[in-house]
Amino acid sequence: MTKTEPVVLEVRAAHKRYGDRAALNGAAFALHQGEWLALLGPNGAGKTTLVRTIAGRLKLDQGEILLHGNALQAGDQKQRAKLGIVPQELALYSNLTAVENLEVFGRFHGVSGATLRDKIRWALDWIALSDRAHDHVKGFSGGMKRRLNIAAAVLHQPSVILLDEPTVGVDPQSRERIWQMLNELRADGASLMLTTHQLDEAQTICDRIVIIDGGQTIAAGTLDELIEQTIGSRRGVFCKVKNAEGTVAEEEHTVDDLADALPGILADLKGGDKQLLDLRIQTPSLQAVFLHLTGKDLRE
Ligand SMILES: Nc1ncnc2c1ncn2[C@@H]1O[C@H](COP(=O)(O)OP(=O)(O)OP(=O)(O)O)[C@@H](O)[C@H]1O
Repeated sequence: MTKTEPVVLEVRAAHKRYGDRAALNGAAFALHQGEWLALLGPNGAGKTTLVRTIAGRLKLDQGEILLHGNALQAGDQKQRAKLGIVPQELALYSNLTAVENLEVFGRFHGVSGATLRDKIRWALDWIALSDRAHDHVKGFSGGMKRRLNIAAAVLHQPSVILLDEPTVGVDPQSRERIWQMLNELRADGASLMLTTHQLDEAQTICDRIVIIDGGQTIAAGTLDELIEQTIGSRRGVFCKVKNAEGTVAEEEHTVDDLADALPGILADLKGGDKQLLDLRIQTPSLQAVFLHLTGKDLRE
């Protein structure tokens, strides 16, 4: 789960145009064995285009995609069987039941017979839908469909899994269940890359983060590395104070070096007529890093 593990999926200098619009303009990243990588970017950054080119649904104009060190060619289904791709839009047959959907997707990925039956049983349990196995998908909630969609993509036990916004539009309970499900795949050794607009989730769940903007990779690293590269040692210090008249206020200080600045802030307070009620130091978030790099907030 570290950068010392072998690279399982690598995209090099990816270029893709739609007419005269460049969707990918040199984007690159490497996913390591057992790693969870979050691909972040503002709307239109090229995330979905990147996932689609890896899935073989779009062809790159220039650049390379390497899976376990081998160049991934368009139409190479044998190689692509090592990939499990969960698209952003639901890809399910609504007039079929959960089991029938899993049968269709399992067979598509080359799973059949007793193995398929076993995998379907496992999948229904994994997505907590065993009791709805023979119900038509059209009657499922958004969260149930999303879980089934994920199961359909990983039934063939791919070693590398790509998920395009796996939790978009689902309720908090289903979202929690989806993260639990993905954690089980991680425990089994799968490597995962996901696109998300949930910065808090990317920050807590993923090992590393790749930020793309305008079709280019503009930063990559752990949260600590990204903070170091952008915000550095700058911190916000918030002092809740009560002044001589008894009113309470919060004073904000932006400091370049905590150790240097903090004693001065405290000394000023002690020397003045204000009483310090509370002190809070803002830990830099991925949100702050993202804003620093792209100038944009991340929205669904
Ligand atoms: N089929 C298409 N035809 C023309 N332009 C497209 C097409 N699909 C995407 N684009 C353009 O390519 C760029 C990248 O789009 P893409 O969907 O890859 O971005 P994204 O990062 O996934 O965005 P979002 O966060 O909104 O899902 C955008 O400018 C988009 O308008």
